[in-house]
Amino acid sequence: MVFNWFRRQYNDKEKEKTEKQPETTPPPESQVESTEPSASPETPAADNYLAWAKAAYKNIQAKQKSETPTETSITAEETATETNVTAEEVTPEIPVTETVTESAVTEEVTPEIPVSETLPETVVTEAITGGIPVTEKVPESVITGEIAPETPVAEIVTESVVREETAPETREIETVGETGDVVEEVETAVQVPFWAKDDRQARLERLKATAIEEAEPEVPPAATVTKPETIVTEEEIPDFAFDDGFLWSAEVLAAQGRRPEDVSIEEITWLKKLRQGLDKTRRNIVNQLKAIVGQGPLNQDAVEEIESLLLQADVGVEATDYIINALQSKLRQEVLPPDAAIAYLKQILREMLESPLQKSAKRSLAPEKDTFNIWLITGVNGAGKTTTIGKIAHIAEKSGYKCLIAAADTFRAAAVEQVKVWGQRSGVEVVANPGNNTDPAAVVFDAISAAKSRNTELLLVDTAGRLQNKKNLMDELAKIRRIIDKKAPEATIESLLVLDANLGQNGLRQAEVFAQTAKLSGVVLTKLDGTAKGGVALAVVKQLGLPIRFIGAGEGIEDLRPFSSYEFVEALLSG
Ligand SMILES: Nc1nc2c(ncn2[C@@H]2O[C@H](COP(=O)(O)OP(=O)(O)OP(=O)(O)O)[C@@H](O)[C@H]2O)c(=O)[nH]1
Repeated sequence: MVFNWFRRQYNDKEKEKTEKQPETTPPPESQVESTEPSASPETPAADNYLAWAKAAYKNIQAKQKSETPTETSITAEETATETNVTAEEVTPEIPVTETVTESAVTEEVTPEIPVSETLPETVVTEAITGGIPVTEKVPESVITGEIAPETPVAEIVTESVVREETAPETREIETVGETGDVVEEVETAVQVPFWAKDDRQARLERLKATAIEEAEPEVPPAATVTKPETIVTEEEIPDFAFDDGFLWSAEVLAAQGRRPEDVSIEEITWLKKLRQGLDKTRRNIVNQLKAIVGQGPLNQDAVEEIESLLLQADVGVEATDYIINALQSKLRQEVLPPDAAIAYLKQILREMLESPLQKSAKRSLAPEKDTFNIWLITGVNGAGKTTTIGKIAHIAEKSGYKCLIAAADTFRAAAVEQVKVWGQRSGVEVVANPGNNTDPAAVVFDAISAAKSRNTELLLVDTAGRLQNKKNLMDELAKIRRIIDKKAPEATIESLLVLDANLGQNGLRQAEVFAQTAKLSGVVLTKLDGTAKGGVALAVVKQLGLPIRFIGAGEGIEDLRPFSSYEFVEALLSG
């Protein structure tokens, strides 16, 4: 079962749920207006959060178990049973030398497994229009080096395959041992001369004793067999502890009206990461802000303190003024207890982050299924464009979209190579032209042709972040945009600016330069992990009037997710 990150739901339920809930669920009004979560089943009362979290935990655990190949566990059980049966059947008469260990059987059996059955299929892409080569789609396991090409077949074979193959062999060999040797023993006994009988008897006794002692370790008890399976399962669920992070994430999801059975482990992992990523901003600034706001009516000193804290977090003058005015007018009207004051602050921040969406038809940004979407990714060098493309491609691929990448940052040869690596990691093809001084607009032109011929749903276009000068860069972007508009007038086009959160206000000045040329429609905020400038998100929406569409909080492929104002504010102000 695949989790669709664009729609925040499992794909197999997509149709049913899309009808009911086409966009990411906004936080329920009760959460916005009141500090007391409502007691409806969708938004459990505080007491019920724990029960909700437990149910979600159990569901995730069950999902993970059902996704673990059943073949393995069944085979493991079977193997254990087989072994136990064999153990019972092994009589002391069976000579030790004839008892075959499991590892020995494994070695014998493995080479018989044909390579073609074990190696993952490699899809070799056909050449596409204009002779633009398309990189081969290489399975992730090969790229990441999990399975080196030169890895011997025996190492690629999964445990379950080996076990399946070994079980009958074990039986066969042991049966031979049981029948053949016992018969031989009896025959030999008849032929042994009387003077040798004592010796023979003593030797047999010794063998019997040794057979029992040495045979025992070779009989793996069921626990030994099942334990590695359990460990593997646990390793496959990163951060899956029922800890404070899980409880906090569960509460955030529950408060949005999510059901415990629809929550994915990826969401929990991401929320924990987001909260951790915003740790610095929270510790340095937000905690003090909370303390002041929680004290009740704001006097002049408190206002000045809040102002300076917000500016330190790179919230920007405009957004800071807005927040202070809103807080002051509310706290003048009524005296709010600390919790309610914090809840009101959260509401102000959420409304600010959502404000650009009031003009936009789309609350959340998801590529439209069965249509052609082109997302132009722009930004200065080093902001994280290429990385963002790789991560979005990964989400798109996992969420079931047909995706393609255009490597249109032809200014730097290394940039094309870098985007190809990300294409390989995410399993998405890359259209590139390896020649020198290639016109990026020509690459985009060819990528659009390729995308159309393949019914691609999402074409991600990487662009240069640095040219000889700013004018050249802007001219190039304008040309790419013209080509897209002309060649794919039917496509839904998004132009996303990638901003490094560490740059704070400086990033905004860059954004203004890009805004007009690239006809920006949204922002991707990267590197929120480890910065104290997380407040720049508020400046982005207030100063640029652009919605934040994705946020990045790490360098890994899973470390970028669609933006949710509710989750961002909760992580920013979490206790
Ligand atoms: N910590 C952290 N690092 C990130 C994040 N996103 C990107 N990076 C890192 O930022 C660096 C630059 O990222 P790139 O994707 O190469 O940036 P770019 O904008 O494509 O740069 P050019 O190709 O030079 O134009 C890389 O080392 C990335 O791993 C993030 O969310 N968190």
